[in-house]
Amino acid sequence: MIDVLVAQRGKGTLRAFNEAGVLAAADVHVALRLAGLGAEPDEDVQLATALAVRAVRSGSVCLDLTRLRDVGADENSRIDPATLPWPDDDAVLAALRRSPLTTGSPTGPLRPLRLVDTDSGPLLYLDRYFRQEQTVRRGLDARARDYPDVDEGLLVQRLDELFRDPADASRPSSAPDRQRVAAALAATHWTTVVAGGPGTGKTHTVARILALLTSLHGPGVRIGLAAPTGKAAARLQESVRDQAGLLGLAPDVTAMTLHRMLGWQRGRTRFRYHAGNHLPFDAIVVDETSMVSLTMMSCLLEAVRPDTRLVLVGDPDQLTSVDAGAVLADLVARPVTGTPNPVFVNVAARDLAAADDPDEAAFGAGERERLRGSVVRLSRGRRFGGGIARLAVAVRDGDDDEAMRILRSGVPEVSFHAPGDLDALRDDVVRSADEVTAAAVAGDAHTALARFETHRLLCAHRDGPYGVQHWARQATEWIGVSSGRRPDPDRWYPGQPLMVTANDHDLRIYNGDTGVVVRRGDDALVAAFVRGKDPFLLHPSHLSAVQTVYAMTIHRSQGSQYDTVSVVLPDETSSLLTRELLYTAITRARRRVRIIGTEDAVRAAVGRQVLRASGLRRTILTES
Ligand SMILES: Nc1ncnc2c1ncn2[C@@H]1O[C@H](COP(=O)(O)OP(=O)(O)OP(=O)(O)O)[C@@H](O)[C@H]1O
Repeated sequence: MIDVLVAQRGKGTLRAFNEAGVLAAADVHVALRLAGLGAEPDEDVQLATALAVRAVRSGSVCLDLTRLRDVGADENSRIDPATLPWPDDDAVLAALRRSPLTTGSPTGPLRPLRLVDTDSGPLLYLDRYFRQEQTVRRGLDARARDYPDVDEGLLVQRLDELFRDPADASRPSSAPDRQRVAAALAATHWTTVVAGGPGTGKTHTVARILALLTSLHGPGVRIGLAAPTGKAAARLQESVRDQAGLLGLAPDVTAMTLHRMLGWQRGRTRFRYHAGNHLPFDAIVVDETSMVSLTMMSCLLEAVRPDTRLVLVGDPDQLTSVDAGAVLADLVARPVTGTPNPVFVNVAARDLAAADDPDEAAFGAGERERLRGSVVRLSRGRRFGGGIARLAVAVRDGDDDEAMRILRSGVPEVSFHAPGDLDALRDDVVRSADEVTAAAVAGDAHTALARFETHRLLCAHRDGPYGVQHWARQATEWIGVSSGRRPDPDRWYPGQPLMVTANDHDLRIYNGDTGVVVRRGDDALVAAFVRGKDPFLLHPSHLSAVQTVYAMTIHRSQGSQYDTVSVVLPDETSSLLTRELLYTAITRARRRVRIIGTEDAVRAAVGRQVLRASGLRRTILTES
């Protein structure tokens, strides 16, 4: 309830911003505490400090001092922030330049803020985040200074074997093949970023990268596979194992959460692996990197040996991590530092020179520049029907007219419904619940879990008329009316859809995992979760943190896909309604996406991009 609190000690400008809901009480408290410790009476500095704390709270790594007033109204704002008593930008900057909080306190070593001049203006950091960003920046730059030794002949041969023409497996795929380029980059550079939307073959490519590295360095090559969440790690492991036989990879290849790979230790603040104790791998692949925060990325880069290949995979257009940073998007957009390995230039020459193919676009000038920084984007969607892919691209590119045109075009994969037009949604909710329940009652966990993936109802908010709670109640009511049964909310029942809300490392059940309650042969109820080929079963009472999930937030759905996705959009004033949110929701759908909301809400979402300030995309000129 931080939002409604007003800091008792705040005065003047801070108090006005706090009362307006722009600053939370916690922002004010931190700013006043730092000002007290650093003997800084200047109100402008105190306001900038509080805004820097707020910036981190809302996902930025720093405060962009050229856009102070862009803090924007959010759910907590009670008045239009533009009407607040904003100080003059130049005065704030001048005060920060001479402040003991940025230059060092005369009363001690305290220097909690960093003022950094960049090619696009000054940024204000809380010291901790500046240090983390520097770790990432310097780590990446150092890793780009040289490259691994690779046998070019063997590399060409293996690339040809691994990337085959889908229509005629007896020959290599035609150029340009971006997946082959991604694998060539990963073999020839210490750090590679493989970006791509859903279904563009990221996991397919990862499996081939692992096979390639195994050929180049022998079967003893030590590979670490990780993802930021347990669910994503389980999915990665499953996909790679599916292809292991075909590609000659070890059948027991395992993936783990990044926390686990880094050696999270109960009760300790530090990971087991760090700059003084490097991770014992020759190659590390991280999937779903868009969900990795700046803090985790800096821990990872510190812990990676300089001669370990690091491959970062993910979709930079998706929602970013809950914590501060949008590292993957920053890495894709950051200025290129290193020089490419000449072996790569030779090996990829055919793909780089190729013209557009009916299936694959040629590399443009901007992309060639990115390749120099070992960043490649996979672009050919291999899973969606055309309508979903075109809608996702229109949203990603900020083209609201095109998004509306597709939504209203009547293509079978996409439909658009006014807020009260709920018949089709109700039918899908009731049908999928009936199918899940029938399988669960019959004790068929496999089918129950499969049917549970056929439809998902997604919301932006948790609370309120557009929130998960409201829509879960609505879904329960529809199911109750249709089936004539009203489940007792305090008892487990067959067909009950579950979502885990906290990690349990011992049970290997993770926050965000979804499952279904199923009746076993002896009539006992078990909770079933997807784990590889066979469902993982356990008594529901072993689950310490679990919810019934007839609707879920779009944030929670990240990393999963469903046959049909229904998205309830909030009204256009909701600050949660952003391009990244809508893109993430649409791309959760494998076959069909249904958007429920107004045209204004769609246009507002497409028009509002999450702006997470960070210095990674900029060149630093000076830092105080
Ligand atoms: N080059 C290819 N030839 C044939 N099939 C492919 C190729 N690349 C990918 N696929 C197939 O396309 C589908 C999507 O690929 P994959 O799962 O690797 O995509 P992804 O980008 O990892 O998706 P997600 O974002 O869901 O993780 C899979 O069924 C995969 O087998």
